Amino acid sequence: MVQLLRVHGSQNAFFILDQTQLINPLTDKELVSFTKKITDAQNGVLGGADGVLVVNHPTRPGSTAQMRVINADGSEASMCGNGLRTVARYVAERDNLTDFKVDTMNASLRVRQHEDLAPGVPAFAVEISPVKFDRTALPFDNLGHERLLDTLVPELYPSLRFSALAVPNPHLISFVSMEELNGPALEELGTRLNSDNPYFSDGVNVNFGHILGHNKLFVKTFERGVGFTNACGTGMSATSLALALTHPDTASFNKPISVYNPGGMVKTILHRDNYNYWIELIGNATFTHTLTVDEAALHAVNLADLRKNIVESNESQAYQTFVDSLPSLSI
Ligand SMILES: N[C@@H](CCC[C@H](N)C(=O)O)C(=O)O
Repeated sequence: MVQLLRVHGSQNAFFILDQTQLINPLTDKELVSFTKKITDAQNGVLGGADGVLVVNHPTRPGSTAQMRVINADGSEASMCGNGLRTVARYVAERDNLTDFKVDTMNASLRVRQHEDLAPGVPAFAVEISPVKFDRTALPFDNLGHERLLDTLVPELYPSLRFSALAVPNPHLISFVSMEELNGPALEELGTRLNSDNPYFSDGVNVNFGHILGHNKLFVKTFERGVGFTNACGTGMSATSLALALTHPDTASFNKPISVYNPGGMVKTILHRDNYNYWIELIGNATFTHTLTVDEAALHAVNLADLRKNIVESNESQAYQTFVDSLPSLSI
């Protein structure tokens, strides 16, 4: 029998599939079909999820595991910050480690156990890097700019200023008023730039940031391959760095930034080493359910079998208590 976990980081929900425990790991084609079915909000398992995090043997020397990120629509992303925290906890508990590296598509990233966010809310700190700004790294095209940093881009949306960062998955960021945060622009932009469009050929995660105070902001994200999520870890990290670069009076390097989101709150810490930026993302790594299933049911994507043996943890309640303790932001 094989165990799958349902997990979340700031209520950005995933299933973790550890392929190292399988006799025959799922092929890429099987992973796509498995992910689309299990994450489906109507017909999937446990109300679906935003994606599947696949744990494999490490691919680079010095790392303990590899994480692959399959979005709900079956596309593969180069990184997932909220997901990496949960994979870090999974591998830490599996291998009895507290500080190690996980291979992602473009980089081997340091992860480490952090003190709990609250009673019963385990937390991990993960490295978000490399950070790039150039047009080809995202990529974007036909906008008449090589970089976007608080730039007016009427082709995207009149009146909003945009920054574009790859961390290394692509993020478009705009700092907006409360009205704009809750208005139609985020969904309109996210939908348009993740459909066939002349600007972002690979799609892009779109983040609206609302500045709440010094080192304090709210971020809402429309994710590529998913749609609206409760939170996006790489999005909150990229938005924190964009804040410090474009509104330097409101954010500091090397000090925790509180990033509130519809699913809770995380901390980011911005670092600059020579000319390279990297970000530390600190937040919950919550395991809500364990699913035990026969390996054949994974290959067949037999959802009925996946629903048969599910054990719920008490971590959802502990996380809710943590969320209830956060200041009310009237957003
Ligand atoms: N939720 C993630 C990001 C997942 C990948 C994203 N949808 C993409 O396609 O780049 C996070 O927490 O960073």
